[in-house]
Amino acid sequence: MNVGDRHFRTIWVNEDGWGVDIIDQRWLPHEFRVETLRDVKATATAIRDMWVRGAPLIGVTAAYGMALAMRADPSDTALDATWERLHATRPTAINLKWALDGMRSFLRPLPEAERAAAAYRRAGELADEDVELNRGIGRNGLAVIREIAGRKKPGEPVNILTHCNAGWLATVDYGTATSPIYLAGEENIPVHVYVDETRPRNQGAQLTAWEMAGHGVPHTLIVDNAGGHLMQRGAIDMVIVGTDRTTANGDVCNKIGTYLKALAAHDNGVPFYVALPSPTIDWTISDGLRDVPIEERADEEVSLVWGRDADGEVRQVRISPEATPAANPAFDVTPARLVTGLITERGIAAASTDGLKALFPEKVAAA
Ligand SMILES: CSC[C@H]1O[C@H](OP(=O)(O)O)[C@H](O)[C@@H]1O
Repeated sequence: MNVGDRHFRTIWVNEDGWGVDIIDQRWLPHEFRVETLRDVKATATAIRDMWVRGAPLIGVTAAYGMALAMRADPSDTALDATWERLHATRPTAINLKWALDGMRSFLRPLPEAERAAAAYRRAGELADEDVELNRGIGRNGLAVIREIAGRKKPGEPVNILTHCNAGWLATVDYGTATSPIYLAGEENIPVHVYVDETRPRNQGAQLTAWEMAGHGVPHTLIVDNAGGHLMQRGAIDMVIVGTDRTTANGDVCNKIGTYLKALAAHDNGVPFYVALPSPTIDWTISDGLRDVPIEERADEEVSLVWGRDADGEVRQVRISPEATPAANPAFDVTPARLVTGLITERGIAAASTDGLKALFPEKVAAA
């Protein structure tokens, strides 16, 4: 999307033709930094330490990591070692395994001499496909926003709450949860977005707010715990979030805190939508609470917080006693019963096995 007057994707091949450039999201919104990944080690670090993050972007980054690996050593041994090394970086987003499996299956039959060029080509195709999937999600989600707008007074905005960052920064471009919001702006449908700060890493405050500001979308930053209060007072017309892994029956794993938003939405009759491209669906499981691995991240992410000080320095500060331990589950699971609809590139599915089967019969048959 646009950064100032320039269009950016979140990941692209460097002008040298082989390095992989990424936006290092750790420094946003204070600094816009581009880093070049030149080997698998750097790619693993970028994913694990969340220089890049968001399920679809993690998958595409891993695909380019495979290309970097094949450029250095196109052997089967390197292919398998790269799969293992990148797969171990983060356990929850299924897009990581989906991309690694796809790249390895694609590359394995090829002669070693052809693997590097083919890997870069395939990674580029996955990046382009992600953009198209997100545009499709945008068109299908726009119908929901348009319908709500039709019930409001002229000029009154559709008030949308979103959690974490499922924006263009979480994908190659356009985002998932934000794609309908951006399209609504292009259609001059008035929207206003309540942005959950999303502790502990504040992807909402640092990334979604930056995206909204950058695209002139009216928005208000709120603490995570304010969402239920706003829903009780009729201030929220719909919730739309992303997901890192959705099960074949519609259970939704997403950033920690999503489940609480879904409970509040259900209690207040607020529609709760999940925007997702089909690579984020894990067709092999049907019990999110039991089967989705929840990433436990470092407790420092809870005890320390990043920000810019009065001197303009970006630094971390401690917010809790040194002696206080912290727990940091990075995701939770929202049961399908709390989900109004799954907004995919093919349409809006009920959060159920039948709902997903109706849109993706071939995926269910293959599982
Ligand atoms: C479009 S997927 C975005 C999804 O990924 C985020 O997790 P993280 O920032 O830890 O990679 C969050 O769960 C978002 O909803």
